[in-house]
Amino acid sequence: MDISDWRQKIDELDVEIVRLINKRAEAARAIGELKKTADLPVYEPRREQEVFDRVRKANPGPLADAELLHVYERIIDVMRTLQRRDL
Ligand SMILES: O=C(O)C(=O)C[C@]1(C(=O)O)C=C[C@@H](O)C=C1
Repeated sequence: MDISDWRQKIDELDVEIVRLINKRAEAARAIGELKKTADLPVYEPRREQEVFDRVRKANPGPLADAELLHVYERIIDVMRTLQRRDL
């Protein structure tokens, strides 16, 4: 494969990633609404640690665990912002 083939692959993967990240956001928003009803805090550090542990276990590489966790920290940060925005 040449560069343009790999770029096309990336373009296709990005469409999938965008779809999945938005599905994750829908779930986070639903949780946010339930938390609001139950008067629970948006930030749940123990749950976030579980997510990070599960992500680390699922990591097939080539990303290092620390690199993947960096991405996930950003994702969860955005999810928290979404939950607070919708409150
Ligand atoms: O599981 C929750 O309680 C969520 O709100 C979802 C989520 C996540 O995006 O994974 C977001 C914020 C919390 O701090 C923990 C986890």
